[in-house]
Amino acid sequence: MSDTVWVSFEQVTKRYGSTWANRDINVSFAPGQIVGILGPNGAGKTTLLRQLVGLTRPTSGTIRVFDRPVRPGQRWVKNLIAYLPQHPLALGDLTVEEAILTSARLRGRLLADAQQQTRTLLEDLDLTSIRTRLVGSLSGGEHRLAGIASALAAPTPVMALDEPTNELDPLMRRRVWDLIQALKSPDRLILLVSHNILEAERVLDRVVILHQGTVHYDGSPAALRQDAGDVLTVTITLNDPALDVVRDLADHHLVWERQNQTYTFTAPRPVALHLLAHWLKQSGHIASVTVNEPTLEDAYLVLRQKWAPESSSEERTRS
Ligand SMILES: Nc1ncnc2c1ncn2[C@@H]1O[C@H](COP(=O)(O)OP(=O)(O)OP(=O)(O)O)[C@@H](O)[C@H]1O
Repeated sequence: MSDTVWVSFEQVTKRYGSTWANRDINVSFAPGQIVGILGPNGAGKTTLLRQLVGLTRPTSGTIRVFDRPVRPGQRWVKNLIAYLPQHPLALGDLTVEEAILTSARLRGRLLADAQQQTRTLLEDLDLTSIRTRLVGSLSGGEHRLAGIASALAAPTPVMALDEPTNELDPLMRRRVWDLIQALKSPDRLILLVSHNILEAERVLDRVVILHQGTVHYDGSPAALRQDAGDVLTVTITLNDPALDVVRDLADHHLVWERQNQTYTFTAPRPVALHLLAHWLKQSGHIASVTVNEPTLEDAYLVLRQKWAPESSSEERTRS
């Protein structure tokens, strides 16, 4: 990785009344990386990207792209950064094909090249059959795919993708992650916001975690897992709901996911082993148990509990 800084946020703050969407953000990014901007709802992720592309003006602080300060409304930022917004609205009056082609042309591709790239993206993202539909008439997932195709129509040195796989089915999510991974190059910086940490993990070189507008973590996925400490992820399926797993998990202030009678949670190794031993004594109630090393998402949730212990004991719905 190069040490050259391409993008920097210097003391960036954005306030909406009494809400600090971003607060004293100091972070810089070099080319050659795919960086995941993670964090809970309302943490300030979209605000960060919108300020980067000049759609939102910071209350204070400076954002630089290639050393040049970003000011809202300037054209040069758009030529350097392809932006996939969280809720794409632009290009709604164009057909899918026109939207992709127009995006490619606006970023300087010659006509024949833009047409070729449009055909390739229509095929790669299974959009050929709906290429003549208006973007504004598409379903949520189709709309997102059209947005991704437009963002990828002329890859720029910097890409800023807000929730690229939101609303997509599992097959298309995988294709989009593959396309993002294929964009990785020593001459490109990709910043992406995602709640799908499990899938994003495959492509990420670095994670920046925002919490209540501030940077709580900045480092590699491996270091994040290490920071979470010695934890295990346990999945237990009951064949008899009489075993009060929820009470035991809540007693240890743990977060869990439940699907029917299957519970998944991540806990410090001694706590996980203690609970397993306790439950296995009542073995007639248990259909199966698996124990795994934590994923990046598991590690993230453990750290989130440390940062915000007030929300520590809860059932989490599977995304
Ligand atoms: N235009 C706005 N006016 C008022 N408040 C806003 C505005 N935009 C964002 N906020 C507030 O700023 C905070 C950060 O919002 P932001 O959309 O950046 O969060 P996020 O991390 O992207 O959230 P999510 O994961 O839910 O999309 C939130 O409290 C949000 O309600």
